[in-house]
Amino acid sequence: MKEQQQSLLLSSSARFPPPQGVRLSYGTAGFRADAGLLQSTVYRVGILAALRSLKLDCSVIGLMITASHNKESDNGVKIADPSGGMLSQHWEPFADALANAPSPQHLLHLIIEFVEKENIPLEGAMPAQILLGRDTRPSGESLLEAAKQGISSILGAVAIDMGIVTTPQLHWMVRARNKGVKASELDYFEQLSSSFRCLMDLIPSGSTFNEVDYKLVVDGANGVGGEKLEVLKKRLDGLAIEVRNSGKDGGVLNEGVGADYVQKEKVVPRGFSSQDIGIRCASLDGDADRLVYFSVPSESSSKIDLVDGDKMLSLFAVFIKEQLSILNKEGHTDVNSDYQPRLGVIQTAYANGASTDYLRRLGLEVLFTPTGVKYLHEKAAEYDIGIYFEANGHGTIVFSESFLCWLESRNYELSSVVKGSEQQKAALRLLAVSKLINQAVGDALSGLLLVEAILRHMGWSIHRWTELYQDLPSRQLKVKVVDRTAVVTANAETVAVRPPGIQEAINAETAKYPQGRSFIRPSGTEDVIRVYAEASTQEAADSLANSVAKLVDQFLGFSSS
Ligand SMILES: CC(=O)N[C@H]1[C@@H](OP(=O)(O)O)O[C@H](CO)[C@@H](O)[C@@H]1O
Ligand SMILES: [Mg+2]
Repeated sequence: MKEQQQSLLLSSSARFPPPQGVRLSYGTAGFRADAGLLQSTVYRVGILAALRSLKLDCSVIGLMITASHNKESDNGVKIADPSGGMLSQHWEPFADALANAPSPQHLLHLIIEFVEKENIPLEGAMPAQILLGRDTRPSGESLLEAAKQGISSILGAVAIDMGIVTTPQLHWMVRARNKGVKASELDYFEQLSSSFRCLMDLIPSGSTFNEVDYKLVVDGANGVGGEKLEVLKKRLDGLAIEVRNSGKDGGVLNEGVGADYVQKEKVVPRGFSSQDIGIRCASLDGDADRLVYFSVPSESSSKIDLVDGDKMLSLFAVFIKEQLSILNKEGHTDVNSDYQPRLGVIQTAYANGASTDYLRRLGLEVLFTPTGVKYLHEKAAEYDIGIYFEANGHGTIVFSESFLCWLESRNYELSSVVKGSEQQKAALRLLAVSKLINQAVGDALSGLLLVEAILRHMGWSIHRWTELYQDLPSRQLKVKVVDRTAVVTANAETVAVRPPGIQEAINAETAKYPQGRSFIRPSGTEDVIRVYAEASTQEAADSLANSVAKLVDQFLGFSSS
């Protein structure tokens, strides 16, 4: 490494000393902590992003400053790879080491070592390029400055500030730039609104939709998503969206609002009440990468009917399966094809068992991965069409390039032989879905528009959608233990292989409950063991979860519970 580069790194990192006595970890979704602790971490992630760009032929890399659904005083930072997906897991240990290096000398040493090991061309002809984004947190501005300092401590690296954006917008922009297509925020809105319009124009003429069903009320979590939806909705025809909790009326980010709160507590967020009975409502999280729907069933309580990620996945799967079967219908035209696209549905162990049964009854291939979208996305990408969702509302649909090419040419063929036929419309709908849905990462805004278009297509109210299947009662608990790494899981986290004997004990408990299912795993974002239980009644699910939590205490010892 050149002398000049070394002294630049030493002098700039001296201005960002790491916090004392804190160990940071890249975790499931980047670094997260109280914002006051993060200056040095974000600075160092700036360096990491520049090195990642250099390693990947100076492709554009994303750096997003957000702590999603965490409280407002927290913040965080994560990297988007050139495809728009999460940072390669292979680099996570380096990210951890960088964040925790105790001094500028240690930091420099780590960088020199890593640059050599990974063969990163520091003195190439092209500069590293990093797109920066942040959510609405007040701490974002100064953390963004720290990221810029980190980036400019790698000679020649260029930072492009996209301002306040949702996490999925930044991922989308990174993906678009690397594909060489238009990539501004305006282009993002244009792509979403035009593909939404296209789907709406293709709605069968017989579809009926009730007067009340035209209205959608959205809880913006007092974050960036509400703000962006206010802009996007002006470009949409045929859909009345009212945004509440947009952050303008003094509400606090994620406080009693947002998708995480609604999904976990199953109660109405602030700003919603019994006046909203029967209306279709949706909730975004703090950085707008998660989405859940809900409705208020009665005046007497604040409880809601929740439509979670599993049910969104089911809606998307039903629609796509239907379009594929129209497209492949034989005998209607001369234009046929032997190509059978592979459709895969990916869930985690937290998916409600009723959703998995429902999807399998539809004849779909359902697969499981460990928790965390980095695993789900990777699996989904193995299919022509891969649909994935976590129960908490984070998910998307990914299409293979080869399938999209096939679809384009099939559409072209059909348009010359049977233009305007149902078959051709099915091809056009699938093409529109591939443009509407954010293929880089789960995106609440694009997911919301796809839900709206499909409900309209089916002529379904939120109640009809809720009734696709009945969720099995479930319960989630957290147990604090001395060492959560003592639990080791296998089979997509459904089996605990360590400590020895615990799985047998869980099995014996579970067998006592009709439709019982339970598993444990160490959280990747909190210092706890998570317990999940499902059974035929709420009382049974609660009781099974409590018994399993006790087993965790017995096997692992506890500091408190
Ligand atoms: C049960 C649950 O909801 N777990 C969440 C949570 O991970 P844990 O590893 O369970 O803490 O945060 C992840 C990142 O946001 C998210 O991907 C995941 O679904
Ligand atoms: Mg989020």
